Amino acid sequence: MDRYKVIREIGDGTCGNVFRAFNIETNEIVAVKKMKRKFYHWEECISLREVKALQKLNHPNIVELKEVTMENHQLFFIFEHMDCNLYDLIRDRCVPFSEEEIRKLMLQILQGLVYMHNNGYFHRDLKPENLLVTNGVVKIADFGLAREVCSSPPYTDYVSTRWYRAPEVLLQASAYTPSIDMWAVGAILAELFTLSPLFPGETETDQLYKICTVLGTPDHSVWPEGMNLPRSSSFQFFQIPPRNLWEIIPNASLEAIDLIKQLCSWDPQRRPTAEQALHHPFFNVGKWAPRSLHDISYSRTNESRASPRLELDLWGFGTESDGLDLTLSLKPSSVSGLNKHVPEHREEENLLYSGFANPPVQPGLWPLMSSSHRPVGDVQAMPSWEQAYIADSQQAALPAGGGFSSGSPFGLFPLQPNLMESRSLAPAPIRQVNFF
Ligand SMILES: Nc1ncnc2c1ncn2[C@@H]1O[C@H](COP(=O)(O)OP(=O)(O)OP(=O)(O)O)[C@@H](O)[C@H]1O
Repeated sequence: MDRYKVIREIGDGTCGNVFRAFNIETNEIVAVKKMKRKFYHWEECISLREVKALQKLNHPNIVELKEVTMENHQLFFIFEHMDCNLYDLIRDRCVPFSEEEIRKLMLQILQGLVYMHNNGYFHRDLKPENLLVTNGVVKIADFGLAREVCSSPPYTDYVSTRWYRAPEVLLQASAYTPSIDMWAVGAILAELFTLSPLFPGETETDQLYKICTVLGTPDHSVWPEGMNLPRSSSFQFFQIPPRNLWEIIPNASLEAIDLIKQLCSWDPQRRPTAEQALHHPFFNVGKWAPRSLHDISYSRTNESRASPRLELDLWGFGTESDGLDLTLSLKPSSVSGLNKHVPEHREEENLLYSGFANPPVQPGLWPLMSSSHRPVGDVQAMPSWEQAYIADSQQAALPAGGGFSSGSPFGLFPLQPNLMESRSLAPAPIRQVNFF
């Protein structure tokens, strides 16, 4: 360790103290994590999860472990140095991040996760403190709790910081999957918009209560397996209806709200994978380009695609050309009130189809509201993304299951059961009952 000159302490975690240090041989600034516990054998060190995971993972969005050394029973990890973490950024922020800034951050987090999950690891402790940032580049750090996907349950050891802990972990599932990371990503995404945690539970019980106050109390229809988890029967839950996420995250677009909703699904099986999340329309806002019916038809017949392309599914109004060779185009975040006044919008924002001149009234195209067009008064209920885009009369042309490949997290589940139906902002009634 003589090669390193400590500049100052930059982090004090559960497992180690982290220092900013200078490598006098290479003139490089590094981060040195000095583990708090003592080690007596080298085998102990190299079998640590953090070491095992990081020596296999090499990705631009995963912090680089440069070296591991032991001296006087002290173990040191030498990492590439990062300027700050996402928690620092959120804390120091006076004005909210723009959605474009959030999109860039999320894109990188998800890319790191795709790589990690595809390489057989899940993180299990994702939180803003463990997402390091330098000049807008985000890297996932702290693999102290990382687990191999193929390792055998039961997983009974401590997992994740409470606020970002998935409900199946809180309810003591003995086996869980990389979807616990996706829950955390959803909570972090919401926090980037509001600059405060979405589920700030003070105890484990309070954590579940806080989740219920946002998502509503789950039942068999929402999460069948959840009803049988060990802790479910002993918990007293409040029967709480779901809240409208728009009320909680007023500065988020509809796309962002939908992604948060999907990621923070009670049922882990309904959460998108990191790869699927990257295909969510949230990441296409501002990158929209028209597609021809031919493109859409082609992609629909390509059954072998690995992950669902929501973009195509949403815009796929049918597999047949209408004979007019029109291009279907929709810029989701910019469309509002299309069922009433289509011509008011710029051409690129309009949805073109053979009934364009006389948009259908009922059944017809449901309005998709942008964040600047909150639902008021006369808008119709919009139960899902799928229905937001697809007129009833056109749904018949879609494959069974509403036109989405089975297993797709998008379109199969309601966007917000009460998103447009609930027009009153009055607090929901709360009543204590035995739940599960
Ligand atoms: N490579 C790095 N560059 C800059 N800062 C870092 C780096 N690694 C860690 N830190 C800082 O140190 C803090 C603690 O690091 P880390 O999470 O690895 O420790 P830990 O003991 O495992 O923490 P935890 O309590 O989360 O388990 C981080 O939140 C971050 O602020």
